[in-house]
Amino acid sequence: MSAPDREATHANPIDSIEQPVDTLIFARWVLPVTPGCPVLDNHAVAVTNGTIVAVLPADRATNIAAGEVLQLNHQVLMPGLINAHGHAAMTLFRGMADDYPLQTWLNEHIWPAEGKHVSEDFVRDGAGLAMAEMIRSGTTTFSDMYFFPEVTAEVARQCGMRAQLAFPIFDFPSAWGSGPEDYFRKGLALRDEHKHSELINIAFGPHAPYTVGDEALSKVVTLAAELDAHIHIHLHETDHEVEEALRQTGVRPVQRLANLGLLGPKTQCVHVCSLNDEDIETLASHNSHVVHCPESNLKLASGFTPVEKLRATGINLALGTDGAASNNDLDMFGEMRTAAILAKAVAANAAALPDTAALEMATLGGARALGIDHLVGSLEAGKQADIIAVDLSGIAHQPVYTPVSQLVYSQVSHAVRHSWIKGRRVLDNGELTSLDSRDLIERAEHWRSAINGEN
Ligand SMILES: CSC[C@H]1O[C@@H](n2cnc3c(O)ncnc32)[C@H](O)[C@@H]1O
Ligand SMILES: [Zn+2]
Repeated sequence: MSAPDREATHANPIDSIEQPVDTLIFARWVLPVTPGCPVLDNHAVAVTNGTIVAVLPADRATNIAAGEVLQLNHQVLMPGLINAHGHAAMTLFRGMADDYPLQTWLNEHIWPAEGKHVSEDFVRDGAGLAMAEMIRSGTTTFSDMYFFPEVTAEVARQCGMRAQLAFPIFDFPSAWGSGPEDYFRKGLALRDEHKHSELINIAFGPHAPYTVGDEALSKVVTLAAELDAHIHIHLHETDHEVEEALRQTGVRPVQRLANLGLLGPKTQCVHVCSLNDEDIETLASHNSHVVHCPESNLKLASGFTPVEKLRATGINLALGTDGAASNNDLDMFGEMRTAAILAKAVAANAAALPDTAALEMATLGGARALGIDHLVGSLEAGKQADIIAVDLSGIAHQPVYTPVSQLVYSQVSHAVRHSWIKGRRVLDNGELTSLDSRDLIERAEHWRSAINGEN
């Protein structure tokens, strides 16, 4: 963003709000993540019934009657972050199998461990731990693909997080089901159960082109079109994946998915590290979304998503952490930083992914990918109140030329103080309000010792 773009502007000025609002938050800066990425100095956000009713200069908000007023003098208010790809319950495998490449990590470590340990209880405890970590570090919405999604949905409902849960589909059995037919039956029942849910959306989660055959993928295409549902898939994660597909079928996975009709504006393609120009053109022409997971890709030595080239096509980019077993954290501020600095190195261009663009990927880009940008992803009157407050008064954040730079480049996840999801406070001055950290930590230790064969 150029210097003039960073100057304060005034979003939707409102002269008076007649009705009392539920919550009125004054902040040193408001970052609405609207076009041009303005930084609003000394502004306020008014919230009623879980909805933002105004974003306005502080001096015009002082007469508004409110049930609760917060003065956040050194803080920046911004949209809650959207973690567009992960496997929440895999927190319980964090640090269990480090320093392996993807295929070894999955085939020799993770899949055997999942076969032995994944159960409803495992998913309940691991997903709870993940949600605690995500809320504390500023995430308000997450997209998940894991076994027992009905359990993850229940934990998300209890703690008030917004989520897209992509129910898993493989050609082979798992702890959650006996095969594709069983996965579709359970996943569709779950979708039905949540069809009126305000915060939870159920999507199709075919794991990857190398684990799901054409028959099940075609069924995903048919059902997703009928239900107007989203599709979430790992795709072109490594060169090996593409080379193997070429060796076995002569077709690149992106092209195979296009041929099957699986690529479209409701398809979220996760990773896409190994792409040629034709693949990029195919993704762009189908208006599919890319979910970039730079830290997992770096740690598993999977490859480098060509972010600059993808941006040049106008394709929508979202950001995800992937699971804690391959990242090893669920910190979306850290992910923004890695995405921004990695894109520069990959493209040999320091402007390949500027701070404002990384911020947009982690907010509005994620909302677009999940099809919820009419609800969240920016702070605007009429959108739901998914808001976080980050304290920039710490020594490592001085001086603040622009809060966007601090948020993206200076590691602020520990400085997230408050978080609201649809107006409900889920983080209050750094304390979780809907999850019990101590209990989650004890449960994680129980699982570590069970997985290590100690009890
Ligand atoms: C269908 S449940 C999710 C399934 O995916 C596995 N997984 C985790 N991370 C990755 C990754 O980076 N690429 C491919 N598969 C991954 C996870 O262990 C579950 O088995
Ligand atoms: Zn993944």
